[in-house]
Amino acid sequence: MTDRRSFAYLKKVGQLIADSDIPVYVVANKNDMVHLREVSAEEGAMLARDFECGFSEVAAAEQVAPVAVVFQEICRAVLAARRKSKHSLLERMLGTRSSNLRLYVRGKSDSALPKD
Ligand SMILES: Nc1nc2c(ncn2[C@@H]2O[C@H](COP(=O)(O)OP(=O)(O)OP(=O)(O)O)[C@@H](O)[C@H]2O)c(=O)[nH]1
Repeated sequence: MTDRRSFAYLKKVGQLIADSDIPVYVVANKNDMVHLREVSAEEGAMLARDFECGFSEVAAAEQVAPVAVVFQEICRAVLAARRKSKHSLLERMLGTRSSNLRLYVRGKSDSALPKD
């Protein structure tokens, strides 16, 4: 948030990443240096909305807990992306949407059915 060039770079590179399956999370650092702010929180939040990802402002040099929360959120985003890519792999393999699948579960009564 103290460097507009970093923000412009993120806008450019982030769009390429956001168009892929790679999870994205926007984190603005140096939240404590209010007098050096070059990028507003609104601009950061708006960019995150464009990327459809999370956004946080932290002061890495000052507070540990908010940074830990950001790492947790990033882990969540990675796990969600993995789950999504597993689902789409299954869909590609079966040529159908997995939500439309009917699962066959073998029941007790099946053993009484004739073998042929
Ligand atoms: N006041 C303040 N200083 C910070 C914060 N985070 C990092 N710094 C300081 O910024 C300087 C650069 O930190 P680095 O960890 O080297 O980060 P970098 O990405 O290599 O450098 P930048 O180009 O500044 O982003 C160091 O002097 C850090 O102590 C913060 O949240 N608040």
